[in-house]
Amino acid sequence: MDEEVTNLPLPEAFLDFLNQNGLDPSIYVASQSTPRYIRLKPGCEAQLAEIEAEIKYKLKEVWWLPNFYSLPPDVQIANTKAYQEGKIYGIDAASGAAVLALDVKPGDHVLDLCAAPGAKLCMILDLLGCSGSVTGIDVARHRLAASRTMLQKYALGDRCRLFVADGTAFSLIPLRAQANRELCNVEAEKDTEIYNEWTPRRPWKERKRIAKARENISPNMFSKVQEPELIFYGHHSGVVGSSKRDVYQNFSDLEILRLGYDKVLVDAECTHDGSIKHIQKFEQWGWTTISRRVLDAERTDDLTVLQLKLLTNGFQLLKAGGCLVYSTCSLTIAQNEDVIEQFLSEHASAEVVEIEGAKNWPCKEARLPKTLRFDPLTSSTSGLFVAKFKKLIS
Ligand SMILES: C[S@@+](CC[C@H](N)C(=O)[O-])C[C@H]1O[C@@H](n2cnc3c(N)ncnc32)[C@H](O)[C@@H]1O
Repeated sequence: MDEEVTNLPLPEAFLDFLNQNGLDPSIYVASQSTPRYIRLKPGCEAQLAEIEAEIKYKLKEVWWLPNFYSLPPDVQIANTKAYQEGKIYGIDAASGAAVLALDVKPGDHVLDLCAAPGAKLCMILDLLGCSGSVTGIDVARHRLAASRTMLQKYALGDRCRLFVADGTAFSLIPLRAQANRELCNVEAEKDTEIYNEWTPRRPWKERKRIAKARENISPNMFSKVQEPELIFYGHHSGVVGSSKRDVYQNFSDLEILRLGYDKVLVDAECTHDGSIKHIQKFEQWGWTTISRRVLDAERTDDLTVLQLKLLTNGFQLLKAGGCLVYSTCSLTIAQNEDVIEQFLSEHASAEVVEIEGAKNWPCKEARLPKTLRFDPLTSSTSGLFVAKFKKLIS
């Protein structure tokens, strides 16, 4: 290690991890000064000056990412009116790029397989317009509940449904027709098997069923959730007016090719080594826990198995001709290129495709052609790997 590297304020365990994974620690040199980013909700452009006056800082437009602005890492936004009213939300620019890579179009049915805490979910919903739907999945109930709060705060939940579920086994496809029809619910209200408007207060029968299902969930994130638990749905998500049988219906592989999701995001669980802000949190939690909870080789092996399973299942739920974006905030080859190579060797109908617009992004091509790597040094963003796949029509 050269002198510059040893002077980095990074814990020894993290430097060892980078070394073992062939990552150059110098990409983290600028991480302390990496700006933070906000996304301005479309339609709130006129309030930019007001927001700037509140935070006492002139926001810098991110030239390569619409509606994104950067600000110094120490400027606080949580107390601003704009934040509290849901006009701005914090999301890293590289995460914004991963969502843009999905190329969400009005009318798309989108699956976000690892959705919590929900920054990318919010942006997907923002881009969707007033047709189509978004299904958000996460295995961690408390994290997905936080996403639900976020959707409500930003008034973005109308076309969204959220399931606590294991993304490696989730098998429900979008409620295509239902999400696009105008609802007439008079008859439906009489029938207890039909979903009425979502309310946080669940009927007794349903609460009992949920509690029973929860008994089967172990706190281990790799475990299988028995039945996806619907914890939120918006008025136009397709759920209101549908029966439980409609929502939980399973389809054959052939039917999924026709009726599956148009777009899938697999923002997989990882070691978070690209997110130096996450790594630095261990300064408070204690550096000793970082080795066990993040950097342990055995855990990394488990994660790569999980990542491959998530990617495989996300791809399975895609309709023919649909696209999937795989991203991780790890920069290791094991959690990105190796997972992708393994996946491609098992799926002849998957093709890695060019990400439109990415030529203007401040990232580098990763080891596999057409895949991208944002690193803090060259991109001034948090670290992120992004790859896009198309499901070929067989
Ligand atoms: C990198 S975070 C996702 C961040 C999120 N996309 C966002 O933009 O806010 C990974 C998420 O995957 C979830 N996760 C881990 N194992 C999972 C599984 N088997 N199925 C679904 N989600 C899982 C974690 O609970 C975590 O919330």
